[in-house]
Amino acid sequence: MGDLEIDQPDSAFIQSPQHRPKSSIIIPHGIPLIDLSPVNYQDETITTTTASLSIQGLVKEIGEACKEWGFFQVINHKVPLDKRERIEESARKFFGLSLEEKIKVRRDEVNFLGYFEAEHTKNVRDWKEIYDFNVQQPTFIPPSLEQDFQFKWENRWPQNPPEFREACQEYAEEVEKLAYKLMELIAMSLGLEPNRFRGFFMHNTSNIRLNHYPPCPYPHLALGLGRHKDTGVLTVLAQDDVGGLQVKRKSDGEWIQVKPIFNSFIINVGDMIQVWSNDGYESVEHRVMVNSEKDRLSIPFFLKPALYTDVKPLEELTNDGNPPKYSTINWGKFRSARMQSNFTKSNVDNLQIYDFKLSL
Ligand SMILES: O=C(O)CCC(=O)C(=O)O
Ligand SMILES: [Fe+2]
Repeated sequence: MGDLEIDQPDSAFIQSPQHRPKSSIIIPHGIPLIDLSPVNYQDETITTTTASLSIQGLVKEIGEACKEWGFFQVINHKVPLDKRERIEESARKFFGLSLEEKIKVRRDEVNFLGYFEAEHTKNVRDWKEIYDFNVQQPTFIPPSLEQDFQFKWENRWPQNPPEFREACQEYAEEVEKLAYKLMELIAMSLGLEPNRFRGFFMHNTSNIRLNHYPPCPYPHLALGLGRHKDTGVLTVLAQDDVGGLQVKRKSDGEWIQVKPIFNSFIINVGDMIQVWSNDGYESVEHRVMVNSEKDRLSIPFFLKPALYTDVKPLEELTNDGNPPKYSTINWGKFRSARMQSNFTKSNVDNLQIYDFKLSL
């Protein structure tokens, strides 16, 4: 990252004392590990009538993980390892280029996609550099939102490494399939039809981010990524073998390290599932520690609905005894408001689903 290789702490990166990572290693029970072997990708969708006993067991495990942790890890997911290795290798080559080269595809105020090295989370700079691309191009911007949505969403592909674009697109295709399968299982775990969520993604705004966390000379003061919740629907994250992701345990608020497992994915519930499920499944805070010796690479896929989607608690999951806890959130307007505040460092927090909470 060039300008980050400094010995004196730059105050922009310093977390306030209560948010600094503890130096002690916490290794209690981690997030659940779930084996997806029972899932058959040949079926277009799992049907409730044909769901085998093993699928039913899986659905139960996923439901419990979503409720207790908001996070779980999956193995035997059928995303081809070679596709994953190819995007990881391309990402490493890209981040290894000079800053001058990388900023040729830098994010700006109009188009948020591409390279960025100065992201702030809750007003503290993250010790990382990123590259973002959208999975579906062109992004469908409905006429009703053209006024609000003053952004362009066009992927900016770097010239180097030459295989970068293809590696990204091929990986996106595979990981997207996994995300939809997981949404079927999550729907079933909520007692819904497996394809209940499918319609929200025809014109999806899903994106993939490449996160590169360089070694940091003061890992006790800074974070690779500050505490946050993912705003989308579901996140499917590939992390390398370095580790550093921590999840806030719901039972006691303790930060729990997620152990890297070869060829696994970390799955977490985003804010939109929280709203659809009327707080049945909550989006959980997480953050990333850095270390002083090793680089770390992580690749989240963020499943996100179409811009015109109105997200509100699902009728099937609410009743007189459990009335809707949120008013309608238009995803396009929500995104647009958050993107506006994202670029500038401001003293107010981003718009949150909490702002749509109804007082019951
Ligand atoms: O790097 C990680 O492990 C987590 C990344 C993450 O939480 C994010 O990009 O939203
Ligand atoms: Fe995240």
